[in-house]
Amino acid sequence: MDASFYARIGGQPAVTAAVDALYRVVLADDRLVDYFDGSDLDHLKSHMVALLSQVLGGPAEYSGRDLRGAHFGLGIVPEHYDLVGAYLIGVLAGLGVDDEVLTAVRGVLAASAADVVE
Ligand code: HEM
Repeated sequence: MDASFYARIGGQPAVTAAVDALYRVVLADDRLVDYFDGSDLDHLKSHMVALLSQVLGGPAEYSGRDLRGAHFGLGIVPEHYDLVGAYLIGVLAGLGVDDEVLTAVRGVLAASAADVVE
């Protein structure tokens, strides 16, 4: 992905704000909240910030599990994957992220589905 995307959306503060907002909407959704039962949310959020930063062309500091390993056994269905993806796009759009970046993130979401959905 274009290395300038990370800077264009506002760097680390913007990514952290996006991940906070994403978890707020995801955990407020009855269809999704049960997946996170027993998860360490601070840990998850910090991994998500690192991963999203990397995906956007920022610092490559993600050291969590690969997506398949992190989601294996959770039984995530395609509808719920799409829902989380739509929330992510909505959150980024709400932060003023431009269309070119949103299109690139949609591309990453499409390419990652097979690793997360069962
Ligand atoms: C492309 C979309 C997604 C990305 C980039 C993503 C990213 C991540 C990351 C980075 C982790 C942490 C891995 C680690 O701790 O090593 C994680 C864990 C997790 N994700 Fe996702 N995720 C995505 C979609 C989803 C969806 C759709 C759901 C549920 C509806 C979900 C539920 C979870 C849960 C429950 C965990 C924690 C598992 C545990 O505690 O062991 N994720 N995800």
